[in-house]
Amino acid sequence: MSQQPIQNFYKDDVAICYGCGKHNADGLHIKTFWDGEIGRSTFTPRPEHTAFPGFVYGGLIASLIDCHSIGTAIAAAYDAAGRAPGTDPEITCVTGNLNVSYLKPTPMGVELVLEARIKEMGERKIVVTCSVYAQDVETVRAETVAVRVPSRMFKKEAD
Ligand SMILES: CCCCCCCCCCCCCC(=O)SCCNC(=O)CCNC(=O)[C@H](O)C(C)(C)COP(=O)(O)OP(=O)(O)OC[C@H]1O[C@@H](n2cnc3c(N)ncnc32)[C@H](O)[C@@H]1OP(=O)(O)O
Repeated sequence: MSQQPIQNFYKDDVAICYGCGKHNADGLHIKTFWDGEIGRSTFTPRPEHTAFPGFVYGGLIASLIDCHSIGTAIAAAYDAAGRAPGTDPEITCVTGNLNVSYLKPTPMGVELVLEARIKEMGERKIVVTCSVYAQDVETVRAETVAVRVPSRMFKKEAD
């Protein structure tokens, strides 16, 4: 298991994502730990993340899956290239597609565990599956298409 989340290696000037950017003070700070096979993340929803009494808002869960799956894709792509995360040339991905199945209501008040796996590793397209568990019960399952993009895509026109 990696000691540091992949998000720690995102360059400072792009690490402002609402879901996973370490420099977004109001963000969720999602962290992905990759062990070479599975990307793992945990998150405990706060009261403002409620959908209806006692259950987690599905949009929040989709956000967790989104950034965790992109983080897993990036970590796995560094692995596949035989390089340490954060080394140049930088590997960056965006979400092309996110497909979420809510299998059961997800309870508030417990830590959620996310496990993501690589289903397909292509030159540009990386398909990631992800399950969300609450107290060992799988409540949500998703598939994400991560698309590799040049890191300049993250720079503003004026930069
Ligand atoms: C250290 C690392 C630092 C990193 C910093 C990271 C910060 C992270 C921030 C975290 C961010 C968190 C996450 C966020 O919030 S990311 C923000 C939300 N996402 C976006 O805004 C993305 C907007 N879309 C685009 O920019 C383009 O449409 C993309 C780049 C996605 C594709 O562009 P383009 O159309 O030019 O690509 P292509 O035609 O060459 O196709 C390439 C391959 O991809 C496949 N495909 C394409 N689209 C889709 C689709 N919709 N479904 C399924 N598959 C799709 C396609 O079949 C082909 O596959 P194959 O034929 O090769 O098999």
